[in-house]
Amino acid sequence: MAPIPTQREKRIVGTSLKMYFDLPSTLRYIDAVSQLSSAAEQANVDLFVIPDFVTLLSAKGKLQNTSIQLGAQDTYSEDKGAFTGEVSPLTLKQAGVNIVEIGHAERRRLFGETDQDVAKKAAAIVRNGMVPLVCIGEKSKSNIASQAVGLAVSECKPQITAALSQIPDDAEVILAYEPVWAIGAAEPAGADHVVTVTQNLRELVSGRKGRTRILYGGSAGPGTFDKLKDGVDGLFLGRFAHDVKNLETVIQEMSDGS
Ligand SMILES: O=C(CO)COP(=O)(O)O
Repeated sequence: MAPIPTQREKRIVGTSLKMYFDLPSTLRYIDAVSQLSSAAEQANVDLFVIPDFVTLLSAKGKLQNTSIQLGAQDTYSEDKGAFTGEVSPLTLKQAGVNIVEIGHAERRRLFGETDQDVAKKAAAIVRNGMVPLVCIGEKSKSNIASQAVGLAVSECKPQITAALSQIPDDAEVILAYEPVWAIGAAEPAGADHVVTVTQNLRELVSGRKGRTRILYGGSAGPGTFDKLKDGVDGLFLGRFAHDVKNLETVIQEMSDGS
């Protein structure tokens, strides 16, 4: 008997600006992204954008009448208190943020963010009614092709388990699989690798009650999604979304019809 096809999740694409743009450029970028709202709706794709903290409030204003979701690049794990320099998840929620990115490879490498920090932040995000976007990925590319998938999955597994351990089973989560070696590269990781790893990761979370979408990130851009669609629900873009036309192309490539 033919297997019953499982209904797939609504696709989702977004971009983090990291710290690439200054204030005026970020505001111009958000204006341009706001014009893509109806394209995303027509394609039946969720669209999100993650600027820096300083621009969140202005960005919210610009996205007000659109279906585009606003994200933050990080959060602290406590809502209030003597935590100089940190940004509260409660304040993010009040500013109109829907999605909060945590555990990005750059935060882990440059700022020492650990799986335990990520877990506490995930709990804080859910507690404040937002969706954690948990970045996971293996640090280095294995030279032995036959071992690459196994090593990637075993490195990602504790990252996922830690983040999920502190949130209710029915909480929505987005996982962004970003092999660290593919971030800032010329090209994304190979499709076979990404599809096999993400299929394995999906099995790991298949028992969850909460919606759990899996994205790929790492030098993704136009042309990437089609190769990965058997493994992922969408893409998390970096540099190759700086030209908004590329983001528009990716949305079209992810359209339900394609
Ligand atoms: O880190 C990324 C998204 O979070 C990917 O960045 P790049 O696409 O610029 O490699």
